[in-house]
Amino acid sequence: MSVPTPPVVYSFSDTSKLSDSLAEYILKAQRESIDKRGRFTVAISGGSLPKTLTALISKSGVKWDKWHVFYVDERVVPLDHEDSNHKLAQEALYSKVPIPPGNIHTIDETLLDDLEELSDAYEKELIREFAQKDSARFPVFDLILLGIGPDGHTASLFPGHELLLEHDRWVAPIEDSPKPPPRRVTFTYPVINHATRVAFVATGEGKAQILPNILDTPELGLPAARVRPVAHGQLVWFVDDAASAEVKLQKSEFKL
Ligand SMILES: O=C(O)[C@H](O)[C@@H](O)[C@H](O)[C@H](O)COP(=O)(O)O
Repeated sequence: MSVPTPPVVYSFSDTSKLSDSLAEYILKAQRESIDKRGRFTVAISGGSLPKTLTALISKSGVKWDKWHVFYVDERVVPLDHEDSNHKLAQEALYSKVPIPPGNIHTIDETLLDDLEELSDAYEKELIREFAQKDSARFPVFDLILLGIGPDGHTASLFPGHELLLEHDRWVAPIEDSPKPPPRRVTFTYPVINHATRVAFVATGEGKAQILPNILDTPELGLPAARVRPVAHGQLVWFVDDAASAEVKLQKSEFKL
């Protein structure tokens, strides 16, 4: 089995520098995607990630009308609930930029009582957006933005959970998430690993212990370490010095 090439790790002394560089990286991805396909498809995680996107608000050159945003994972709660990743992103970003509401692809909150049905409906949303466009076996996102938990989870793919092995569905339900709330839907690895670009964002000393287990010893097989974009997919990490203090893997100077 070929050893995957190690990811590029950009480390920053503080989160404002990280956020600004992440915005530049996203802008570059946007330009290339729109040049090639006339749109920019991106999937975002919840947690602290939406806040790291706020540097985009003041950037010129963001073509918000060409963005199509999905959620890598979402909590199965009303879209205005404090646990909703959509609410988080709405408050941190969408409410401050001219992204067309129809380009933000949320879960169907009329299906909150039926987790399987809601998960299937979100997968059908992906099929609508991608299948006819890419006619590929899997959707090819231009960019997927991921976080990591202190246990090495990413999206809602948790250590030891059978969802790690899910390869048929693009979106899957989980009703026993170790990270509350328990009911969620999540992209599966085939979707994440078929993205053209995947960028992890990890900040704060709370990630200092887990990060070496993902970047220096990926063979441990933690969920975040199983993100390996296929074909020409690019994998980069945006970390701050606090999160990467114990990481041995060489860190790179950010450059586009
Ligand atoms: O919905 C979620 O909970 C997220 O998608 C989850 O995967 C998150 O990215 C990690 O738990 C890191 O969260 P923090 O960045 O807040 O530490």
